[in-house]
Amino acid sequence: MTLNDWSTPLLVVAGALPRDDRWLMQRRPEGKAHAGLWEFPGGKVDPGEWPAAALARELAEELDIAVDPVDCTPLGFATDATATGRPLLMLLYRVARWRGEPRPLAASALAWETPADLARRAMPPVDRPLVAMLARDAWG
Ligand SMILES: Nc1nc2c([nH]c(=O)n2[C@H]2C[C@H](O)[C@@H](COP(=O)(O)OP(=O)(O)OP(=O)(O)O)O2)c(=O)[nH]1
Repeated sequence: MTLNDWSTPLLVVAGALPRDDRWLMQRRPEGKAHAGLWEFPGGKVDPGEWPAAALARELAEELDIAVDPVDCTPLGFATDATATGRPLLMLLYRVARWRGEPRPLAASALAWETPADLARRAMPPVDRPLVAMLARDAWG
Protein backbone atom coordinates (compact mmCIF):
# COMPACT_ATOMS: atom_id res chain seq x y z
CA MET A 1 0.00 0.00 0.00
CA THR A 2 1.30 3.44 -0.84
CA LEU A 3 0.86 6.06 1.82
CA ASN A 4 -0.36 9.37 0.48
CA ASP A 5 -0.74 12.75 2.13
CA TRP A 6 -4.26 11.92 3.35
CA SER A 7 -3.26 8.76 5.16
CA THR A 8 -0.37 10.47 6.94
CA PRO A 9 -1.47 12.42 10.01
CA LEU A 10 -0.56 16.06 10.40
CA LEU A 11 1.88 15.94 13.33
CA VAL A 12 1.55 18.91 15.67
CA VAL A 13 3.45 19.58 18.91
CA ALA A 14 2.16 21.85 21.64
CA GLY A 15 3.47 23.12 24.96
CA ALA A 16 1.80 23.34 28.37
CA LEU A 17 3.66 26.13 30.18
CA PRO A 18 2.82 26.35 33.90
CA ARG A 19 2.82 29.39 36.18
CA ASP A 20 1.13 29.63 39.60
CA ASP A 21 -1.41 26.83 38.98
CA ARG A 22 -2.19 28.27 35.54
CA TRP A 23 -1.33 27.32 31.98
CA LEU A 24 -0.38 29.59 29.12
CA MET A 25 -2.87 29.66 26.26
CA GLN A 26 -2.92 31.72 23.09
CA ARG A 27 -5.72 32.89 20.86
CA ARG A 28 -5.58 32.04 17.17
CA PRO A 29 -5.57 35.17 15.00
CA GLU A 30 -8.06 36.13 12.27
CA GLY A 31 -7.43 34.57 8.89
CA LYS A 32 -6.28 31.18 10.21
CA ALA A 33 -8.16 27.92 10.68
CA HIS A 34 -9.88 27.96 14.10
CA ALA A 35 -9.57 31.80 14.27
CA GLY A 36 -10.55 33.16 17.68
CA LEU A 37 -10.21 29.81 19.45
CA TRP A 38 -7.77 29.31 22.33
CA GLU A 39 -4.95 26.82 21.89
CA PHE A 40 -1.68 25.65 23.34
CA PRO A 41 1.29 27.35 21.70
CA GLY A 42 3.04 25.09 19.20
CA GLY A 43 2.75 24.05 15.58
CA LYS A 44 3.55 21.56 12.87
CA VAL A 45 6.59 19.30 13.03
CA ASP A 46 8.81 19.72 9.96
CA PRO A 47 9.82 16.57 8.02
CA GLY A 48 12.66 14.82 9.83
CA GLU A 49 12.41 17.07 12.88
CA TRP A 50 12.49 15.63 16.42
CA PRO A 51 9.20 16.60 18.11
CA ALA A 52 10.71 18.26 21.18
CA ALA A 53 13.06 20.25 18.93
CA ALA A 54 10.07 21.31 16.82
CA LEU A 55 8.35 22.50 19.99
CA ALA A 56 11.37 24.56 21.05
CA ARG A 57 11.48 26.13 17.56
CA GLU A 58 7.74 26.91 17.56
CA LEU A 59 7.87 28.44 21.06
CA ALA A 60 10.75 30.69 20.00
CA GLU A 61 8.85 31.76 16.87
CA GLU A 62 5.48 32.25 18.57
CA LEU A 63 6.39 33.45 22.07
CA ASP A 64 9.96 34.75 21.77
CA ILE A 65 11.16 32.43 24.54
CA ALA A 66 14.13 30.04 24.64
CA VAL A 67 13.34 26.44 25.54
CA ASP A 68 15.75 23.50 25.82
CA PRO A 69 14.12 20.36 24.35
CA VAL A 70 15.34 18.36 27.36
CA ASP A 71 12.99 20.47 29.52
CA CYS A 72 9.96 19.26 27.52
CA THR A 73 8.28 16.18 29.05
CA PRO A 74 5.58 14.28 27.15
CA LEU A 75 2.18 14.69 28.84
CA GLY A 76 -0.10 12.97 26.35
CA PHE A 77 -1.56 13.11 22.88
CA ALA A 78 -4.91 13.45 21.14
CA THR A 79 -6.22 12.88 17.64
CA ASP A 80 -8.89 14.51 15.51
CA ALA A 81 -9.59 15.36 11.90
CA THR A 82 -8.53 18.75 10.56
CA ALA A 83 -11.01 20.97 8.70
CA THR A 84 -9.95 19.26 5.43
CA GLY A 85 -10.49 15.80 6.87
CA ARG A 86 -6.80 14.97 7.21
CA PRO A 87 -6.06 13.25 10.55
CA LEU A 88 -4.34 15.42 13.14
CA LEU A 89 -2.07 13.96 15.81
CA MET A 90 -1.18 16.43 18.54
CA LEU A 91 1.53 15.74 21.12
CA LEU A 92 1.37 17.81 24.30
CA TYR A 93 4.51 18.44 26.36
CA ARG A 94 4.92 20.06 29.75
CA VAL A 95 7.61 22.72 29.49
CA ALA A 96 9.44 22.85 32.82
CA ARG A 97 11.38 26.08 32.25
CA TRP A 98 12.18 28.71 29.67
CA ARG A 99 14.12 31.91 29.27
CA GLY A 100 12.35 35.17 28.49
CA GLU A 101 8.82 36.42 29.05
CA PRO A 102 6.26 35.04 26.57
CA ARG A 103 5.01 37.60 24.03
CA PRO A 104 2.19 36.99 21.51
CA LEU A 105 4.19 37.16 18.27
CA ALA A 106 1.79 34.86 16.40
CA ALA A 107 -1.39 35.03 18.50
CA SER A 108 -3.97 37.76 18.99
CA ALA A 109 -3.73 37.32 22.79
CA LEU A 110 -2.08 35.31 25.57
CA ALA A 111 -3.70 34.29 28.86
CA TRP A 112 -2.63 32.29 31.94
CA GLU A 113 -5.60 30.03 32.64
CA THR A 114 -6.68 27.79 35.50
CA PRO A 115 -8.05 24.37 34.50
CA ALA A 116 -11.52 25.70 35.39
CA ASP A 117 -11.03 28.71 33.07
CA LEU A 118 -9.87 26.40 30.32
CA ALA A 119 -13.03 24.33 30.49
CA ARG A 120 -15.00 27.48 29.56
CA ARG A 121 -12.81 28.59 26.65
CA ALA A 122 -13.70 27.91 23.03
CA MET A 123 -10.93 25.72 21.64
CA PRO A 124 -10.26 23.26 18.81
CA PRO A 125 -11.82 19.83 19.46
CA VAL A 126 -8.48 18.04 19.75
CA ASP A 127 -7.58 20.23 22.74
CA ARG A 128 -10.53 19.13 24.90
CA PRO A 129 -9.17 15.77 26.07
CA LEU A 130 -5.78 17.35 26.68
CA VAL A 131 -7.28 20.09 28.84
CA ALA A 132 -9.16 17.43 30.80
CA MET A 133 -5.85 15.65 31.27
CA LEU A 134 -4.18 18.84 32.50
CA ALA A 135 -6.90 19.27 35.10
CA ARG A 136 -5.85 15.88 36.50
CA ASP A 137 -2.12 16.59 36.17
CA ALA A 138 -0.26 16.42 39.46
CA TRP A 139 1.35 19.81 39.98
CA GLY A 140 5.11 20.12 39.84
N1 LIG B 1 -0.42 24.99 18.01
C1 LIG B 1 -1.59 24.38 18.13
N2 LIG B 1 -2.24 23.94 17.01
C2 LIG B 1 -3.42 23.33 17.20
C3 LIG B 1 -3.99 23.17 18.47
N3 LIG B 1 -5.19 22.54 18.33
C4 LIG B 1 -5.37 22.31 17.01
O1 LIG B 1 -6.32 21.75 16.47
N4 LIG B 1 -4.29 22.80 16.30
C5 LIG B 1 -4.15 22.69 14.83
C6 LIG B 1 -4.25 24.00 14.11
C7 LIG B 1 -3.34 23.77 12.90
O2 LIG B 1 -4.06 23.04 11.91
C8 LIG B 1 -2.27 22.87 13.45
C9 LIG B 1 -1.11 23.64 14.04
O3 LIG B 1 -0.22 24.07 13.10
P1 LIG B 1 0.19 25.61 13.02
O4 LIG B 1 -0.22 26.36 14.25
O5 LIG B 1 1.59 25.65 12.56
O6 LIG B 1 -0.75 25.93 11.84
P2 LIG B 1 -1.10 27.32 11.31
O7 LIG B 1 -2.16 27.09 10.30
O8 LIG B 1 -1.40 28.20 12.49
O9 LIG B 1 0.26 27.83 10.71
P3 LIG B 1 0.80 27.93 9.25
O10 LIG B 1 0.17 26.82 8.45
O11 LIG B 1 0.39 29.27 8.82
O12 LIG B 1 2.27 27.75 9.45
O13 LIG B 1 -2.85 22.16 14.54
C10 LIG B 1 -3.30 23.65 19.63
O14 LIG B 1 -3.73 23.55 20.79
N5 LIG B 1 -2.11 24.24 19.38
